[in-house]
Amino acid sequence: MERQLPAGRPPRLVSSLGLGQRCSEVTLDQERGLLAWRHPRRGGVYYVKKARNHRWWCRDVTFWCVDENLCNQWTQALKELLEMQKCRPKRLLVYINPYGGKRQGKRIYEQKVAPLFSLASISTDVVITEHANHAKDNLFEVNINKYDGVVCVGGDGMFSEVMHGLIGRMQKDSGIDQNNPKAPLVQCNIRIGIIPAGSTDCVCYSTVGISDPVTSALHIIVGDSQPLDVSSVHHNNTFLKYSVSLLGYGFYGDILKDSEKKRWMGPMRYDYSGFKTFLSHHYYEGTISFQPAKHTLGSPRDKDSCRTGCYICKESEQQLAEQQKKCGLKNEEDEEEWKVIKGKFLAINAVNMSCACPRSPKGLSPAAHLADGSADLILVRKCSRFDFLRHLVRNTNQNDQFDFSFVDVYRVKSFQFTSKLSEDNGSNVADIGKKRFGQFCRDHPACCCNIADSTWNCDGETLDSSAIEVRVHCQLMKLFARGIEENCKDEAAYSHSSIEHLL
Ligand SMILES: Nc1ncnc2c1ncn2[C@@H]1O[C@H](COP(=O)(O)OP(=O)(O)OP(=O)(O)O)[C@@H](O)[C@H]1O
Ligand SMILES: CCCCCCCCCCCCC/C=C/[C@@H](O)[C@H](CO)NC(=O)CCCCC
Ligand SMILES: [Ca+2]
Repeated sequence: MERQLPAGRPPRLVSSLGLGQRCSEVTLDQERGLLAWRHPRRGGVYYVKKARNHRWWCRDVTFWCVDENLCNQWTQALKELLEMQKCRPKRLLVYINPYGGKRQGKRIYEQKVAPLFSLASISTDVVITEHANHAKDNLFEVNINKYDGVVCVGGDGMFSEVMHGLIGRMQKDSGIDQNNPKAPLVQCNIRIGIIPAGSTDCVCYSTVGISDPVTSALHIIVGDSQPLDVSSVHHNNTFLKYSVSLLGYGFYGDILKDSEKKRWMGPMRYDYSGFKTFLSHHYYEGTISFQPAKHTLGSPRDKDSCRTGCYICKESEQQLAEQQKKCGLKNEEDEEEWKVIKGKFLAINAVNMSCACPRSPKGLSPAAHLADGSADLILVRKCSRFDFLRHLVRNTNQNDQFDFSFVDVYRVKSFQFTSKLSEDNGSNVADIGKKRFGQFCRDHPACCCNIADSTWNCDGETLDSSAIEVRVHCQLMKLFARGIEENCKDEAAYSHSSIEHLL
């Protein structure tokens, strides 16, 4: 695309919007931009073009000008403008999992992402991981202050590794004991960027609205920032893991456990194991206790979902700031009520975010918030296969997945779970097994119940204990993202306001 530069001096750089007014074709956003002039009298800018479904493209526009001096002034003006954008990263540490998803991580980074980082003058140190936990361990050793952010190329598992490395490092440097479930964790201010190259890419999809490497790279370049809630998971005063997306027991735990043996199938393993697990129709007995999240304004049954600039998350941010000011005062949450539910469950899902992904475009809990300091606890009680299927299908379409008598959903700030089996522990497990197996088989000829515990699926990784204690930490970390933007419904608006952000 070619355009003529507007005549006259470029405006002073006090307001980038002034520049936009003079050149009606380009609206410069105060926060954004990169520039590459290619000829003394021809200059070009790269910019973000927003397309449908939250996809961003990188496009360029070339300007020409008869006066070389004027062209230089514009060049200088734009360069200075870009220098002023302090939220943009200049130096990034990149971890690539070459084996995630369809094993395309390295190619995706080299072909789609690295050229954009280079256009935006971002320098990178790239580590191609050689084994699981490579990125996590490395983050405890590197000089992290050198970087403005960490990028992971891979799926939710790879993101989880990087998150554990960064949060763990932060706590270690601040002398916080992660094994103490009540320890006030230190916020991690170094942002993480996710270039999706995994099997589910739920964290990327739920925070950007699409799983697309170019879109994510552009969100990193323009320096977006999205705070994120993180849950800590403990067993007997021992730290197990952090979770940002799904903590699932029963259905999603069983899918994960089965699918780990089928990693060679790639992303298809979840369809195979999903179908198998659905047919097995196992339910699990246990007790779940939780503290309702009274501090947040929303409810899991809200019709509106968390969007860019969400006021519910902003409110939680303010509350957090006030709480941090009062630090040292006694934590009131221990005195708040606990609700206890005993039952037989097909699935127990605790989600810190909607968990939207290509398989479930609105997610397991469409109204969950990214940064409100709460998780949605979804309890799917024992029901028929047909009813469970109806519930599952609603996770993939527009209908309400909570509108069933056997599904309950609560917004919580902490919860605990113990399975019937671990409650019974202390007496001989083999005896319990025999006793319960006999009882189950008489009760249920189809034998859908399971004498063994299920496994917790924690953001795509299995946990070793079924008895866990979970606490949501409001906005513990930040991503290079901005949450999901409201979709522009007006067709014309797509073409008009398209030149929005300069690279
Ligand atoms: N070089 C490596 N070799 C083997 N495993 C690795 C390597 N690098 C990272 N990993 C591990 O691979 C696991 C899975 O990776 P990743 O999340 O990228 O892909 P995925 O499981 O296919 O996608 P998703 O998590 O979205 O379902 C991660 O938990 C990570 O610890
Ligand atoms: C009868 C067929 C069953 C149909 C089920 C349809 C509903 C799909 C909902 C998908 C929800 C994904 C939640 C995200 C979980 C991630 O933290 C985790 C790591 O990537 N992925 C999985 O555990 C992978 C989970 C994959 C589940 C299929
Ligand atoms: Ca939340």
